[in-house]
Amino acid sequence: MSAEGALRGASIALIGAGNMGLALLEGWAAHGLSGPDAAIVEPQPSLRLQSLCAAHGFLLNGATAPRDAVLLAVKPQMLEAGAETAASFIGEETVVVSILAGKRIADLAGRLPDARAIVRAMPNTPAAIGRGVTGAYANPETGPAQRALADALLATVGGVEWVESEALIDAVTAVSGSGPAYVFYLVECLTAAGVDAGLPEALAGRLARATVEGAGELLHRQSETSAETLRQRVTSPGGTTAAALEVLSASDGLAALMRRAVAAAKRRAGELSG
Ligand SMILES: NC(=O)C1=CN([C@@H]2O[C@H](COP(=O)(O)OP(=O)(O)OC[C@H]3O[C@@H](n4cnc5c(N)ncnc54)[C@H](O)[C@@H]3O)[C@@H](O)[C@H]2O)C=CC1
Ligand SMILES: O=C(O)[C@@H]1CCC=N1
Repeated sequence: MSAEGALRGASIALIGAGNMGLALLEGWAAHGLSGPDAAIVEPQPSLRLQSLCAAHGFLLNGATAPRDAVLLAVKPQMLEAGAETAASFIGEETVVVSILAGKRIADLAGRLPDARAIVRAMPNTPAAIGRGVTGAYANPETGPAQRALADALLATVGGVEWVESEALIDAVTAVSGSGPAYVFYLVECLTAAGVDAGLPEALAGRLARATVEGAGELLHRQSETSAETLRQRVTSPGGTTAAALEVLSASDGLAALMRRAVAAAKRRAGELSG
């Protein structure tokens, strides 16, 4: 079923409409959710949120009644308060979808005694342009229709990868949840290296950014071609790229660094649980 089909007639509450909550709400609006079917609770509504709610007739900071789905998008440190806010929207048939980094199903269930079906999901910020990817796990209490609704909500902003073990979600968080930051940092580092190599800073910044944009688009449009093959096509034997890759692939190079970075993010997700 299309996202529009699954969302039609569904009632949703969104708890927390900051960066991620708003990106999701924009996805729902673009896929046909409208009117009081969406209730949003956000103590500090941005102008963008207010105008989106006005344009689509969403209820902002007004409603309380059980909903088909409740999406929790407060900071992990705000789970206690967010759960209190969410409670009035949760009935027996509600599926609760949490995108809180690190917070486990057991942490959520402990704060939401009425919740049965709980989905733990991890989207990423390209969701803001409909190009996100989300990893999701549903607890055994989640029925097929509830899972389909959760899938439809998440699919409005990009791809959804369901996993059958909750333990994988911390790793998903470390790879794709945090991953956009690694790519943006790559642009920053490439810019700084370009300056060291003699380029004016603004030019180095434009070159680095355009390179990552173009390489990302190439990955997207040539999805049947592996990243490894795309890399090999840039790399002439004995050429400049080979010289750089020799440094990047050294035993203390990018692969080792990325492993440590992802392990640190995964470890931090574990620390946020509770
Ligand atoms: N920013 C990111 O790249 C990603 C974030 N996440 C997760 O999404 C969640 C939200 O992150 P952001 O959107 O970046 O944070 P944010 O700070 O932009 O948004 C959180 C919102 O919750 C609101 N809020 C606080 N207490 C509330 C309450 N009791 N009831 C309702 N709303 C309340 C805040 O006013 C704020 O607007 C976090 O748990 C984070 O782990 C997940 C994937 C990616
Ligand atoms: O940094 C964080 O904790 C959140 C979760 C994934 C991306 N941002």
